[in-house]
Amino acid sequence: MELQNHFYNTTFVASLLFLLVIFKIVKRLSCNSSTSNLPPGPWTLPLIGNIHQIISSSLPHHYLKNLAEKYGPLMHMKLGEVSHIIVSSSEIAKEIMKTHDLTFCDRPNLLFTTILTYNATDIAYSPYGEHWRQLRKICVLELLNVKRVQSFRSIREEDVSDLVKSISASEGSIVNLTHKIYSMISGITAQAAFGKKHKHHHLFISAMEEILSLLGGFCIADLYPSIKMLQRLSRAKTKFEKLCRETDKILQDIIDDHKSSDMKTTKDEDLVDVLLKIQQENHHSHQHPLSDDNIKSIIQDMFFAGSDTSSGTVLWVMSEMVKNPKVMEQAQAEIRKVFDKKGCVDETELHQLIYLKFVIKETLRLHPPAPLLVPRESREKCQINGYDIPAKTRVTINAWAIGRDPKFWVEAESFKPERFINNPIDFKGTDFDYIPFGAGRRMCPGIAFALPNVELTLVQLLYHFDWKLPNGMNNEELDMTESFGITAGRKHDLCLIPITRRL
Ligand code: HEM
Repeated sequence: MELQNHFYNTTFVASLLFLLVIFKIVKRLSCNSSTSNLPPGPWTLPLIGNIHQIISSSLPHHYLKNLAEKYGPLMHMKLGEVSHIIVSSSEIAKEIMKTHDLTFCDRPNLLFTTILTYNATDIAYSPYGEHWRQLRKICVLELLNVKRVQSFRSIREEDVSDLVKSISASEGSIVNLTHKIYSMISGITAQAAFGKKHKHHHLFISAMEEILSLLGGFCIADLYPSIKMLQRLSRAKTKFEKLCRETDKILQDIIDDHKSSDMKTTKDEDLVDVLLKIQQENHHSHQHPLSDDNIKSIIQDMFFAGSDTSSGTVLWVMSEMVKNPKVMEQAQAEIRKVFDKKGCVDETELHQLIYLKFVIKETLRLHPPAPLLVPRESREKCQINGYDIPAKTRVTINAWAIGRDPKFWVEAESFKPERFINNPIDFKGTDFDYIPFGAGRRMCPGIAFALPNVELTLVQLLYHFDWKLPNGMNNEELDMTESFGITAGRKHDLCLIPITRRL
């Protein structure tokens, strides 16, 4: 009897909760539908909106590009209770990231990123405001400027040389470039951030990888923010929180080690040293204080924003060159001419590699590592192209579709680095037809940090080795499928056979 009562009670509470959820959703949906002048978009189902369509697409940027061909470059979709607009042309991207940049420079409050970023107090996910401005200033002026990046040159050169040695040791056999490149680039980032290899180096990097894979997943709680219960019920959240606690402990250890060691000379300062110095200065001058949690969140940003994107770029460049052997030959000829004369490979001559820069640009056009950029959110209501965009609308900019827009790009789907000859278009955020690093106030501040990693790695891979596919595969057979996640890397590892051409 007692058991039966318990069963009835549980069923009653569950039904009540269910009704409450339905009531809340219907209420929210009816409030939102008061805006009738929204941009066009696909039909929506009650309660779930367009979730079923997005979920069934394996690569959202592909699906959204196709949808935009039907509904236009400014499209409205409803995912759960949240309004989204999807931008797929350079004209509308310019409206969002230039004309109305201030309206659209917030980031949405998402469950996992909020946990990861110490309650959205990092650079990439903090809301627009004084805190973000201060961190962004530190990032641009102190951490990622050309001089600071230059100071990490010996780390890059050493790590890339080690990569060459380990590839040489596998001469003639299959090398998994995906593993090698990712671990090298996260290793470079770790050393720039923390200095010498920390005892928990590998643990930290593998926890970061796991966090990244969870971040790339679909989180239903983010689509019904008014139903807090969904956040509490998320099982992935518990796992995610545990991982974040682990990385927090490692990062705090690193900070404490730095605090207890003697102040370093400017020459071998790492990013944690720089941030601790700013923490002390701000403490004395009563400027915007920088807490240990702020420092940890900034360092994490460098990993999340920098490692997958840069290694993914190297891997796509290599893949495109394998598919287009003439391009690889031309890039190798340029690199070998410059460095044969010099006698060794280092960073000093990177500026001479004009063709290689075109190859990288063309790769970023076809394979922007963040194809939908990082989501934004409107801070107030606004009109774009004659349509009403309510406050708190999430904004997705399909940089991948914009880079393949046949209205701007001739033979848009073909890999043709030559298109950049005598073409001043650049990824610095002023040409909205080409925005792999975004644009406006929230544009990527890490270009100066990313490029030497990408360029030096490619130079070494192409100077020392020729490359062929395993198992007698033809070049055009290389699979170019993308993975679904926070970045669009290769779905399958890039495995190639190196043939040494220069020792
Ligand atoms: C090929 C390499 C990279 C690509 C393609 C890339 C791309 C992007 C994109 C598309 C955004 C969002 C921009 C927007 O919302 O308009 C972004 C933001 C950001 N990136 Fe990068 N990134 C790269 C490397 C890096 C590196 C190496 C770092 C740092 C070490 C970095 C740090 C950041 C940060 C901190 C943000 C957030 C900026 C903010 O919200 O204010 N990125 N990146």
